[in-house]
Amino acid sequence: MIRLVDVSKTYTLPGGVRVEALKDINLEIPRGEIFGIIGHSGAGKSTLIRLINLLERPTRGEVWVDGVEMTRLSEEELRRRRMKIGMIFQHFNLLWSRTVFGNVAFPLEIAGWPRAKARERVLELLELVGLAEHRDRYPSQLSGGQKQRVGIARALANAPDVLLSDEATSALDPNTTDAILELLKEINARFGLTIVLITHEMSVIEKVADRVAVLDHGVIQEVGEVAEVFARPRSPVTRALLREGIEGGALAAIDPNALRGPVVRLVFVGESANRPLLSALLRNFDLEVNILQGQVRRLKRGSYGVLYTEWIGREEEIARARDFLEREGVGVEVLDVRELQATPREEVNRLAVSPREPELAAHRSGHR
Ligand SMILES: Nc1ncnc2c1ncn2[C@@H]1O[C@H](COP(=O)(O)OP(=O)(O)OP(=O)(O)O)[C@@H](O)[C@H]1O
Repeated sequence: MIRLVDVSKTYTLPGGVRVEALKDINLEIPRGEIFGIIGHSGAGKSTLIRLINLLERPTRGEVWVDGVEMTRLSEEELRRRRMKIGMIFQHFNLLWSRTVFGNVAFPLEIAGWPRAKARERVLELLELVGLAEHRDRYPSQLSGGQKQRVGIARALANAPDVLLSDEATSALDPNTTDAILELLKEINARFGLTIVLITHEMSVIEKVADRVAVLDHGVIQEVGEVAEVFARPRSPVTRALLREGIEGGALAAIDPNALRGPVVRLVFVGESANRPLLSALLRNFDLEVNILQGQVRRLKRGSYGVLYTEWIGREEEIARARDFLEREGVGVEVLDVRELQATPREEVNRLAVSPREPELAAHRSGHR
């Protein structure tokens, strides 16, 4: 459905400074999937999502949507194609002088729908997003969640095949975020719409995504099924994002000074969650295993259990036990205790700030 082939994007700032926002991106997103792209600030997420509808043009590479190479389209063809790619934004981008009805009608007016048919379609969309009774209100009279519902209705007006979500819940409180994510899941299931969303929050990925790509410094660090990436994160940045996000609370509760052995993160998904593997571990290996923290988390597809344990024993025995659990399908990661001491916020800042950031920030202030 969506295919990026060797895509790179370099911005050139006034004065000739070049910023490589994306490097050799290869990505395939099948029809009907909810695909999440996560990364820290400056990773290249916005650039990547805006390449899909060509709001940004790639410096190199190909962007395919539904069998069409987007960069080869004429302006007129591109305008028509874009109608089939809806987009929602962090700050909603509504027209403040138009009512809810007027905002949702806007793309239909541009597409030249006859008035009566457009009216019918708008009412149907307002019903879908739960705003039928607010049709005559202005955006300033709505809550954040309601504004985003208007954004979603507007994005769906021309019955797109793809919905792009640019941090659509980042400005919302947790309950409203959940309601909007539920709505996105419902739309995906009902219309088979492909949804690509960018976020810096693992909790968003956890709740809605089928698959996820982790982006860092313009490079895809890993991509896979959400459960698989959470169980066996391969890149340091994925581990950092999990620690700062959904697993942060459990980790913060562990006192590193009270530890006698390494902390081992165990993740049970699918089959491995149903077998008594911990008792097998204790029976077969000369180890003392303390459970430090644990939680079961629901994903869009299924759930996963994560246990933080402390292992006390000889190094070879720890290595053998680790092999055993991995063979049984458990995600095993031996944590660096120093990592537990790093406060999430410091970590975010360390990873996000690049040496040229002040210069770029000044330049970027007008780019969106
Ligand atoms: N229009 C632009 N001109 C110059 N540089 C840009 C422009 N847009 C983005 N960049 C730079 O490209 C890199 C990637 O930015 P991008 O906005 O895609 O990242 P992001 O992951 O979406 O970050 P954030 O979450 O902060 O929005 C950054 O270094 C950024 O400063």
